Amino acid sequence: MDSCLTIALSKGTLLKPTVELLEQANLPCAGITADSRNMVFSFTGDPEIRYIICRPTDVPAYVEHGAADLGFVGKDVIVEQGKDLFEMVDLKYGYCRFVVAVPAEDKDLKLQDLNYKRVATKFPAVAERFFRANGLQVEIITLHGNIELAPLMGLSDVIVDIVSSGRTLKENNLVELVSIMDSTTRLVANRVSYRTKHQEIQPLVEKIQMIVKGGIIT
Ligand SMILES: Nc1ncnc2c1ncn2[C@@H]1O[C@H](COP(=O)(O)OP(=O)(O)OP(=O)(O)O)[C@@H](O)[C@H]1O
Ligand SMILES: O=P(O)(O)OC[C@H]1O[C@H](OP(=O)(O)OP(=O)(O)O)[C@H](O)[C@@H]1O
Repeated sequence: MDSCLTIALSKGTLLKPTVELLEQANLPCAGITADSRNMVFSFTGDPEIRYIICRPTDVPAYVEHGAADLGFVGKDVIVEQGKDLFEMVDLKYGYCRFVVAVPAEDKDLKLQDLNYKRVATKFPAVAERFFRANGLQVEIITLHGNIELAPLMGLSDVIVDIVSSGRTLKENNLVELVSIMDSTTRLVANRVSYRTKHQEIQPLVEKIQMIVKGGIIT
């Protein structure tokens, strides 16, 4: 019986560069586009490849529980969730970074001035860890998007969010105070699949490593 590899892809920003990478690795992925409503794409072969299209924040759950053998997901999501995944390759694309940002009029504040402030974020674990590591006590307000709105409306004094071009901060009159960490997309594996499907997974990982090292993907 031929084996099957299930691969979880993040929809949204990361989908296109991920499909480009898979194409370069000669994996079948015809028809996987951002505007498709289809969530499962299967391709016969040895191994049979089945892709599932998930919200980026759901990829770790599919992989940790073995519903997918492999996943493509941002380091930002991995560090926030802390799930038990085998992180195999830094794919280098999907760059962004976690920052602490404040309204422009507060641009001269020092990190220590943020003690007891209210912090809005989609990444409560990252924010909590960062402030605790710096000896600061803050109130974390968890939101699910449009984080930049919180200080504009007086909901928070500070935000912790991901930034790539910096355009969203600028357009909302916010400035970066501190950069917490960088993030890029990672190829992750379910720990059991990595052992039981090693023969199928390892050549794929090696091909992807070669492509990334060759600088073909940016
Ligand atoms: N400027 C950016 N903004 C958001 N995500 C970015 C950015 N740059 C790179 N990324 C990567 O893309 C991932 C999220 O992509 P995107 O925001 O398109 O997802 P989404 O489909 O909107 O997800 P969701 O609906 O779950 O919020 C992040 O986890 C991160 O790894
Ligand atoms: O620095 P930039 O290139 O402007 O990108 C940063 C923006 O992108 C992300 O939001 P996203 O598009 O994921 O939407 P969200 O606010 O709903 O999470 C992030 O939360 C910022 O708002």
